[in-house]
Amino acid sequence: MWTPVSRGRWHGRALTVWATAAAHRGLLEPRRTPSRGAAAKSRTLDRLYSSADRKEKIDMSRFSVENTRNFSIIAHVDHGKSTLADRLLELTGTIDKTKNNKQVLDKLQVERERGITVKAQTASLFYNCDGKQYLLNLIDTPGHVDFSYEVSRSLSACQGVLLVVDANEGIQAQTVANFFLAFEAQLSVIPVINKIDLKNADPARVEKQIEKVFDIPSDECIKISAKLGTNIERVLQAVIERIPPGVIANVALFDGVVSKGDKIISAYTKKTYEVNEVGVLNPNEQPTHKLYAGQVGYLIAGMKDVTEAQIGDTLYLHKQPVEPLPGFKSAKPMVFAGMYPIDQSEYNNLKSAVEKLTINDSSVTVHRDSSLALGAGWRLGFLGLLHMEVFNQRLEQEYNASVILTTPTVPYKAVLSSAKLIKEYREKEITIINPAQFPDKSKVTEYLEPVILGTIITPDEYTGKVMMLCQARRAVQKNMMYIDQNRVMLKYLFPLNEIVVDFYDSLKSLSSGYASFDYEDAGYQTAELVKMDILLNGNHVEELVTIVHKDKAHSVGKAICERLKDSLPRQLFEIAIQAAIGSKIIARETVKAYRKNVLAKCYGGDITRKMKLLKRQAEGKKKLRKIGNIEVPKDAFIKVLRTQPDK
Ligand SMILES: Nc1nc2c(ncn2[C@@H]2O[C@H](COP(=O)(O)OP(=O)(O)OP(=O)(O)O)[C@@H](O)[C@H]2O)c(=O)[nH]1
Repeated sequence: MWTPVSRGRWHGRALTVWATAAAHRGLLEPRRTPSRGAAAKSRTLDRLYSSADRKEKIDMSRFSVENTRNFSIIAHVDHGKSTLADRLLELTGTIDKTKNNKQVLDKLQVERERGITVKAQTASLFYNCDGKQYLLNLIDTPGHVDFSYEVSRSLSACQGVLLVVDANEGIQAQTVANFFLAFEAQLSVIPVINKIDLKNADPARVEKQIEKVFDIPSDECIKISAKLGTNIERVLQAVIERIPPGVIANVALFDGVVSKGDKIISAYTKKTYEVNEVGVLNPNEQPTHKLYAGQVGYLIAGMKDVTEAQIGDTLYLHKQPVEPLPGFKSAKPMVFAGMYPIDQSEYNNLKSAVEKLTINDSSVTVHRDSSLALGAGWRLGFLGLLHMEVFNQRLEQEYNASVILTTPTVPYKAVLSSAKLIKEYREKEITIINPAQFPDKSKVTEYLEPVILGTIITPDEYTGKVMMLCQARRAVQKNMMYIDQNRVMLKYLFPLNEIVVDFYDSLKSLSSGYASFDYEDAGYQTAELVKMDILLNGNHVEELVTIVHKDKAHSVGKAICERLKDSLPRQLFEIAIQAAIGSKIIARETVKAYRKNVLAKCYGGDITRKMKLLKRQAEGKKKLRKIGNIEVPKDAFIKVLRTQPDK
């Protein structure tokens, strides 16, 4: 049995994946009558078809491993990678050169509207260089941190990346995060400085930043304008010259032997493949007859789709099944939120929409959940806030579903001390994705909260304000460095909970939009967490239970009480809204009684009638109090619980 390795990533296992997937989508299908405008394309494609089969298929066997390059484009949001992809597609004749080629690879409606890439797309380009035909598999990636899982997945199919940096904005936080993903995956990095046509472009400054932060000599930078098409040819040449060819599927052999022609099965997908090549890295790929137990090498097999290439998967010989090796990691949700239909009669429609969408986006985790106020729904796990918003928007746009989304929470952990609970959960350390399941302090040794390592790049005049914001969010500074004369890069360890709601907006507003932020998972740390209850006239409100850090309990409690006060309608009696930790009240607001003027119609001095009316009103109040039932409209819950993705 073998497991893909290399720092947890399985390189390039997907050469055939990308090429085949693209061909199926029709990207590579030859036209029966090529348009005149597509002369370059048809010339390129014509050479690729075997003469017997020229109208039907592209003869992929013409592309040896040496003539194949698999690469991705990575960049900070809006630095122009989709525009560069358009130009590469045009230059290689993959698409016609028209004014309408804008982000051809961004296919989802949400991507076009927000101008961002969410799902990685792919295209195979055919390019003639020095008389040789090359197959260049371009894998477009999302830029935003929430989709870094998708970025890693794309990178695992590549041997190199184009790192696009805006010539005006320079290196931003996502540039740094994406560079290190590529660097860790041991990919060749080609820096591309884009938008040199802009009036304020300063490519020389950006070159220096790249040299300082990434240690890449400035003469390796290619300066382009993706918009105007300047120097695009140089980019393709660099792809051929600087990115190593072919597929490297790094594997570690735990047991047995593997050789070319063997049939293997993936423990994760249960699919069968034939091994096309095995070898060792010396340091380039050196084919061998076999690989034996204890050895590390590479393996090429015909995977058809990227979802088949899972990091940490176990492969075994056909007809010789084994238990999968431990250590398989799938996408890890960082943010959880409750999702409910606005109207319960919509539950089934929403259920089918959520199911369909999660097939397309397998990184969302789904658990059934229900709430007294909001009915049946789900607790969903997302990779980050933007991921959550995009999921919500896709539900609305692609499935016409409107939902209530509750305030996001993060996955806390508790190390249990209570033997009874350990028996119940069958483990000592439990993950809490729903605040209602938070175990009492007397039953745990410690609580843990997820932390992230945040990178902030800001013009130096905002450094003081940014540092204050970070401190207020319980962050611990890890590093600070000037990346050029007036830009500072700060590294902070943040509790994830402190950035999930409005950190990014606060950072943007205090830096007039100039600071950029990105983060990576940094595990868990011990935290003094408490469970905060919200009470309405002494009654617990199950929906509003919150897990909060001890130091933040007062401010969070106060904020929830204030929001409730604003959204609860006045009733015939006073309502005490309280935030409590155990039996200790930490915040309170009061909704005054709505005093019906029952005497308004009593003219004159009929005191007995006055008394009768006042008594009836008091009884009315008593009745509501007695049943202890404050009528809280659903809207009030929604206002308190919901985040505003559509702010
Ligand atoms: N002036 C100028 N503008 C450019 C250039 N390249 C891209 N742009 C513009 O920059 C904006 C962002 O470009 P995109 O290609 O969508 O950026 P992206 O990096 O793919 O964005 P995400 O998918 O959101 O990560 C668009 O308005 C482009 O027209 C360039 O070379 N010069």
